[in-house]
Amino acid sequence: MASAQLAIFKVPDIDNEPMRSYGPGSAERKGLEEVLAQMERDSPFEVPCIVNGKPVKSGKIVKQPIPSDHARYLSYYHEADQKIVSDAVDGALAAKEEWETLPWNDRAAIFLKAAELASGKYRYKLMAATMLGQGKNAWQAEIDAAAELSDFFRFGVKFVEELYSQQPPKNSPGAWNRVEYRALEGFVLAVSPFNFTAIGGNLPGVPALVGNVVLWKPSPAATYSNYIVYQLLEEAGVPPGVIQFVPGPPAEVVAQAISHPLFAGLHFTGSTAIFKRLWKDIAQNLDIYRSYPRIVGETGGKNFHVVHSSANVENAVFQSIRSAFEYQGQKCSALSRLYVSSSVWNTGGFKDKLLEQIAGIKIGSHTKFDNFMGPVINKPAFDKILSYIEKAKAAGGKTLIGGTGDDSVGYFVQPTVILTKDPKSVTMVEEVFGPVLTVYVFEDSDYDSTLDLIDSTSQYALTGSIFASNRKVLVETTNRLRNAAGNVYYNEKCTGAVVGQQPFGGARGSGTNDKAGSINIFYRFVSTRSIKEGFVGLKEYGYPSNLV
Ligand SMILES: NC(=O)c1ccc[n+]([C@@H]2O[C@H](COP(=O)([O-])OP(=O)(O)OC[C@H]3O[C@@H](n4cnc5c(N)ncnc54)[C@H](O)[C@@H]3O)[C@@H](O)[C@H]2O)c1
Ligand SMILES: N[C@@H](CCC=O)C(=O)O
Repeated sequence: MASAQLAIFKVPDIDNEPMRSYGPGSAERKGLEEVLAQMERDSPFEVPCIVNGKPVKSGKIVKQPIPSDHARYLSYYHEADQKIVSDAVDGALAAKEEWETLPWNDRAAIFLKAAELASGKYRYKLMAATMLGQGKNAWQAEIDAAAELSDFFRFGVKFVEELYSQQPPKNSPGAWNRVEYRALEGFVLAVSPFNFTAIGGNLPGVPALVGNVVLWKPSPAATYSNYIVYQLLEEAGVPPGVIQFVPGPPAEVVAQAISHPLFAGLHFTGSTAIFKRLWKDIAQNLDIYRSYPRIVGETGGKNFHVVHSSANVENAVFQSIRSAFEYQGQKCSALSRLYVSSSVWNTGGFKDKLLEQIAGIKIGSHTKFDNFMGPVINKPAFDKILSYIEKAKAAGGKTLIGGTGDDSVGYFVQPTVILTKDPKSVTMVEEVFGPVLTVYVFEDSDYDSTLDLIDSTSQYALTGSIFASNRKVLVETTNRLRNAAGNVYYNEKCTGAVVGQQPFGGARGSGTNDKAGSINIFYRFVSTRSIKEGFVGLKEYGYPSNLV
């Protein structure tokens, strides 16, 4: 059926999803607890692949354990095999024309509805799946699976409206210039990480909003929450085939997808090592592609706080604890290297307050709301984090607090602070992705050279915070660290970017810095076409300069 759009519609005003508190006695705490309890009773859930809107079961089963209680599992999913991936690509390509040519307002309406479903009907279910499967507490699940996911969809619609309205500013007499923002020719592959349910939704959501069809390979450790995201997108009206949900053996599914001639783009979030490998593999395949694939990747971090002698100590301590230990340090933005001036650390009381506060942190499963920390995601992560603590100790680091873990029931690692005298020791340089904070104390008079250290210590450049009350220090530090972080904060922690408020992403080894949660990311998934229409016509081919 032909479609028509008989007006230029304006999308509704949007705002960030208001966060609920989950405080004692609140209706939202009660609502969430009920859904959590129900989900625990009903689990494990079977998760199929979804191809062309239909569930497909390969029979190759993989379990998704509950990290706080690894004897139990939340879901078991069917891994996509070669045929399923091949059918998913064919189905996506078949769905492409109708999706791309659907009037923009209808695509927008689908994603606005998806945001309402995420923040309403599915809110507690998404949160419960994120808490059980990915080990978040209620607040961390709220800011991710409820708020950020809805924000990505709502602001995404706003950004695309803005993008589509960008038109050439000039027309020569008797002509009209337009540009249209075509979807990429082929399909996009979205490969998402375990640590944010919202990122799971955003990686396929961004390309789909601008008319692309997408193969979405979720993280094995986030399968169930990501499956719920898929279901709500379907309920919102994303047509069959437009987003194909293909959990599976990561290397195989991805290798097959990027070997297809119509592979047109990668939307990846995850570790730097995997992203670099995929970039090289794509380069190897270059001759088989119809177009140059767009490669977008947001990856690891080694994020810093630098605390100047003029800083408010109490604020810097609390901000540091939140950013290093909330969600067990498993945010790409998490604080992991802390540079503190010696006057603040010693006489200023930073050290004592930090250790005293960390000693009071409660760790455990989602069942108790007073737990500030939960489990790390799985056994490899648990082992890797503890091995980093051992390496730091072997390199001369002193463990001030924590340093141990217990994986008898769940994968729990104590919040750990390591004091190092070597600013380039292993846990100052490499991404640990766990609750491990390494501290380097510098002489107040060495502030300037410490900035060189911060800038040159790791391959990453994702987030960083400057704590100072002196404006000149803030300005000079920002200038000196221009390329050391894609997101910089003054007197605020280096985690917690909000869609529509702080466009998020880093450069250097941290990614292509295409800024999730902003208009920038949408440019990467469109291929602009210029159209010029002449209204007058020519009466001869020569120019006046050809006349004699
Ligand atoms: N910069 C950001 O915005 C951002 C956001 C979230 C997470 N991260 C980063 O993500 C990492 C944590 O997430 P993770 O543990 O899920 O990352 P990961 O790299 O292990 O996995 C990311 C995705 O890649 C897939 N994958 C793994 N091995 C693969 C292979 N050989 N071939 C193809 N695909 C493969 C995984 O299944 C998953 O879907 C950290 O490094 C963190 O800093 C970055
Ligand atoms: N955008 C989130 C981090 C996402 C990565 O894990 C933050 O700013 O804390």
